[in-house]
Amino acid sequence: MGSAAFEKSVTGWAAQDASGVLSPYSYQLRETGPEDVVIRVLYCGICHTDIHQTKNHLGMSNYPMVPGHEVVGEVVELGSSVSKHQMGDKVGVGIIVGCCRSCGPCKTNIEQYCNKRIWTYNDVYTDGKPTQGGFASTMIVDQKFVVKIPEGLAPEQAAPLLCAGVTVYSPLAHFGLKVSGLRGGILGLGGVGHMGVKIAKAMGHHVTVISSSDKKKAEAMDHLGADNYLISSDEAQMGTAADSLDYIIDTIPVAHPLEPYLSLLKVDGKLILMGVINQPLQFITPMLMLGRKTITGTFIGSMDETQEMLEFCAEKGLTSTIEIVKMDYVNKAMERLEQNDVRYRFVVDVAGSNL
Ligand SMILES: NC(=O)C1=CN([C@@H]2O[C@H](COP(=O)(O)OP(=O)(O)OC[C@H]3O[C@@H](n4cnc5c(N)ncnc54)[C@H](OP(=O)(O)O)[C@@H]3O)[C@@H](O)[C@H]2O)C=CC1
Ligand SMILES: O=C/C=C/c1ccc(O)c(O)c1
Ligand SMILES: [Zn+2]
Ligand SMILES: [Zn+2]
Repeated sequence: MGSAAFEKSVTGWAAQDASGVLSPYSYQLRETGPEDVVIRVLYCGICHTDIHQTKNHLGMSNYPMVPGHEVVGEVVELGSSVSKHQMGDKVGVGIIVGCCRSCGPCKTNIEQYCNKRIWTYNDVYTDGKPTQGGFASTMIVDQKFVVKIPEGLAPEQAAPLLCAGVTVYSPLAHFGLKVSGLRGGILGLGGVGHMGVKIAKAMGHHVTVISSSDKKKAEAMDHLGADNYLISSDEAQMGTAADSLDYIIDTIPVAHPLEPYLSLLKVDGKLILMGVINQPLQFITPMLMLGRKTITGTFIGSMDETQEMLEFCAEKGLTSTIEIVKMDYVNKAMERLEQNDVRYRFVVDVAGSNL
């Protein structure tokens, strides 16, 4: 299968080593299979995971690596068996593009928990070729892993929803936390965190941002709609808020103590870890036992949840707060993201970047 004559040559921006510096890189996409959708990439968000991966924070990176997993594009070609999408549709792709389809998670439509999941980039596809992400002119993706962008959501606005949005929507839905009136905490106000505030507010929650500084306070309260703002190093503020939260979505991307945050939870409260941290985190067991509290973690959301979240955002009029950049700014953008200097997500205008 797969004649080179049908392969498509594309240009993306790839990291060549753990410096994480991206530069133009040409490669071949597979021949369009019956289930495949060919997507002209319009916009792609920059997630902190792209830094973890390009800089080999997890020790599992392969190069050249074209990152990008908050992809919005336009369908420009359809495989012969594709029924889910049509030419010209605005569509989205997140961080997985394959799964085994036969294990327990796959059969129950939580394919993100399939042990044979195929990552959008830094992985190998079923044809043996490396997968490459959305910082590229074109992607070819199996229709199962392509969602429809609803009418009314602008493509650049939708891009961060494909990872940041569903990453907060999924645990709230799964753990029965979509009900209004809950008191939620968002720890770390970055790309994932800012969508956490917006989505939790749209669900009718009272939302407390817990941040490392006061720099984002005015924006969090006035622009994002948070109800309360705590500075994590301020012991008096943290003490006042003890035992007040039903859940905390923890998006901090580096090792950090858990006990100050466990203290903020009510009885039965949940600390939901999102950050990708390859070091052990510590807590003493009475911090959980004496309040029947839970520490858990989730990974993005299913394809069904991703589509549901997009519909939810369209219905509620939710947008992401973004800074749009061209591809020739991507290295600066990733540097600024790592320095916590973005409000709140960079989105690369891929189609407008003359790759
Ligand atoms: N579980 C999953 O499925 C997913 C996991 N992730 C992971 O979630 C994490 C967050 O991603 P993302 O939102 O894109 O990242 P961002 O860099 O956009 O946001 C992280 C936020 O954490 C806070 N922070 C950053 N550095 C520190 C530090 N040294 N100490 C304390 N707080 C810090 C900052 O908020 P503030 O200024 O308010 O303190 C910052 O804005 C990453 O590890 C990413 O890989 C991302 C998507 C999906
Ligand atoms: O940005 C989305 C990816 C999240 C992620 C979660 C866990 C893990 O080990 C990763 O490599 C990425
Ligand atoms: Zn991500
Ligand atoms: Zn599976």
